[in-house]
Amino acid sequence: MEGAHSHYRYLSSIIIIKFFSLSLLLFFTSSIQSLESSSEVISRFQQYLQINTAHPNPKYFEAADFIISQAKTLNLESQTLEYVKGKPVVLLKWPGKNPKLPSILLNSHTDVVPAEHHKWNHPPFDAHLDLFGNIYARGSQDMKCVGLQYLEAIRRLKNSGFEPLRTVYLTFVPDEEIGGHDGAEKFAESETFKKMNVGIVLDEGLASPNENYRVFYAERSPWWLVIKATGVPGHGAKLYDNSAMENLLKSIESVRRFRAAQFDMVKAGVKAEGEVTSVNMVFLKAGTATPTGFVMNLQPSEAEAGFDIRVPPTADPESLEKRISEEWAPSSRNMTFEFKQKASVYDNFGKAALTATDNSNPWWTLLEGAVKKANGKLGKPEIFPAATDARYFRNLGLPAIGFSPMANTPILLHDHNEFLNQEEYMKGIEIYESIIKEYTSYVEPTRNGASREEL
Ligand SMILES: CSCC[C@H](NC=O)C(=O)O
Ligand SMILES: [Zn+2]
Ligand SMILES: [Zn+2]
Repeated sequence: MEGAHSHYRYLSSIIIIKFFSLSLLLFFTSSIQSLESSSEVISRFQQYLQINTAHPNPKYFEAADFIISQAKTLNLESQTLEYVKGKPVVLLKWPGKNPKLPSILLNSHTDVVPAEHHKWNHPPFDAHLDLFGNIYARGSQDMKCVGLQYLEAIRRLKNSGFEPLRTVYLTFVPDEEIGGHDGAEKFAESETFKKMNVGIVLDEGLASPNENYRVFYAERSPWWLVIKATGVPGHGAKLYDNSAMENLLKSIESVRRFRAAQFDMVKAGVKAEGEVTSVNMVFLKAGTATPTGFVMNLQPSEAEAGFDIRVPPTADPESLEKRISEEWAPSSRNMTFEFKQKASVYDNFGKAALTATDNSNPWWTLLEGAVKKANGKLGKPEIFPAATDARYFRNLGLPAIGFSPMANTPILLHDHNEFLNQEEYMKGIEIYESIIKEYTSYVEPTRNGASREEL
């Protein structure tokens, strides 16, 4: 009896040990597997970052080939649209079960701004991963992260067997950083775009230094202004009125007063960055140059200055135009002006291009819910301070939301040492997985409470 009992104990302890070692093995293999897959995800991101798509000679076709090769592994339909030679727009499609419903467009740009290589701690196209998990590269925040996160989210959804009701389109567009005229603008005007029956567009946002993701419902319009003064030339020692320099300086003083008043409202916390008109002088061109330097005793007959102005959709553009022609470049002071870029504050229907952020816009409510479900937090919706391609879609009257899921990250777009942490990148994929799921499953309710799908 005793022997049988101990034999039983011996057997059961073997079974328990076996069970534990098996589960331990399973635990390790599964965590190794997830480690492996996350390192594959990161290595795909690094590959995209390593393609030098900086202006003025972006390697657009290398980027397009990479995106298309990724799309193939996901069984997505792909086509390359070339509205302007050498500037491919890659369009991918994940067909929904109900192709009649308005589709979802996930947009990202493939180009990046140039980098001053010698001022970076790691070369800007190496995509170096450091010990803290930070990935250093031009485009890591703006916005190659978002483009690939869309694809990785789709990969996860497909692997889980998810089938979308609505169709998802992805666009990888060129030239955003130089205005988007040969990229998103042409695409938004195209027949192809019209046929896609897009209901909502997602585009880029900004990193957030705190735990709340930033989200944007509108953007300021870029006005790039050059003012030019002419005046009486003369000896450098003579005090007289109406020199070009004096005429220009009076304008610069006036611009500075306006700038300070706008900036004060931001500093006082009365207005957010995107709610005021910003003006920054970006160049000054004057003087009589010779191969040995500027002539010092000659007051020049011409002087000019350039300003980057950003006008919020809520501002009155007519009053700003009046200010420019009457105060900043008055012909009475021998001044002229021209715009190098002047995006309208209004959409194609003459209204301010704003995407609603209340329950009148189901896409807003769905985004809020989806981010929450994925354990993310959203900050208060803002006006994007600079320009993005989202404006071309908002101008058509479509809702467009600017969102790049990067929390706890310093804002480094266009800066030296731009980086994104790999964990933030992975978290962003989960956020998009949740958004794409909610968006593609959305069925518009009808008045009697039934869904349109059921009717
Ligand atoms: C005139 S469009 C310029 C677009 C550019 N976009 C991102 O930085 C910007 O300066 O805002
Ligand atoms: Zn960008
Ligand atoms: Zn940019």
